Amino acid sequence: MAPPMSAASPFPAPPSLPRCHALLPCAGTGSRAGAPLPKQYQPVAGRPLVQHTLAALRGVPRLDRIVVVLAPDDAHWPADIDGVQALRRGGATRAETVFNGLRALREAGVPDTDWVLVHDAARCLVTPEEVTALIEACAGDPVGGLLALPLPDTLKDEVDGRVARTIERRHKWLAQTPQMFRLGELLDALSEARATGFEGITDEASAIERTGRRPRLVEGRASNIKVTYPHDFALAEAILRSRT
Ligand SMILES: Nc1ccn([C@@H]2O[C@H](COP(=O)(O)OP(=O)(O)OP(=O)(O)O)[C@@H](O)[C@H]2O)c(=O)n1
Ligand SMILES: C[C@](O)(CO)[C@H](O)COP(=O)(O)O
Repeated sequence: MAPPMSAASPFPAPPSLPRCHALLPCAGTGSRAGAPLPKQYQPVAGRPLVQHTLAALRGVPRLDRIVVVLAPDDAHWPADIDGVQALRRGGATRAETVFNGLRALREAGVPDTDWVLVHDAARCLVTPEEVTALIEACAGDPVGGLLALPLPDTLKDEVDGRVARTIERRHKWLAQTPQMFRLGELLDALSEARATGFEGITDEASAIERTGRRPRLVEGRASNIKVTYPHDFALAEAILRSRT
């Protein structure tokens, strides 16, 4: 049985250090993936995709708790997963799901100064080392930040299926997750964005950017893909099997 929200951590941080909590939006339908189940529950390398994501996060000693936010009518979540708390508070969009999860953390008494690492349930290839690198890079940062990848390819702007121009790729990064911000600052930023239906808020950093702050970019790995399209399952499967 998952511990209650107030349960003591098996890895308590020194009292002077803000703690780190993982929050996983897991309430999507996976419409682009074309799978019979929501993609986070589709079997990959022998178990539901989200179980790989959770296994990676459980390997991060600095994480105080792991919370998943499910759709209210989710019928696929296993009854209990050791050390994981499940909330049935998913929203209509990813941003709304994250907002609801953050509110639940605050209601459970998590201090606004604690760090929250928001991670897509669908990014099942993240590793404990990548998450730890993000925590180490951001724990002393005034804003927080995100894993991201410097753009490796030439970037084209398209009009009507043809190249309109080539875009300068220097200083362009692909945003990944986890994205790590203080609970209070992220909740405030998303509360503001909520007034306009979370328009344009495709990740946590975009909400923080709207408040005038500049999240730190922490270089991740190309393997930390978000399973999105049908062919991504085979890629995820091959990478996961290559690791065991
Ligand atoms: N209302 C939503 C939408 C998405 N997500 C979660 O956000 C992550 C990234 O979103 P995305 O890849 O877009 O997932 P889906 O919305 O499920 O996919 P699609 O857009 O293809 O339907 C996933 O872990 C997904 O479960 C969520 O918790 N709540
Ligand atoms: C948060 C994210 O994974 C960063 O790349 C991405 O923005 C999610 O996008 P989606 O359209 O909700 O899949």
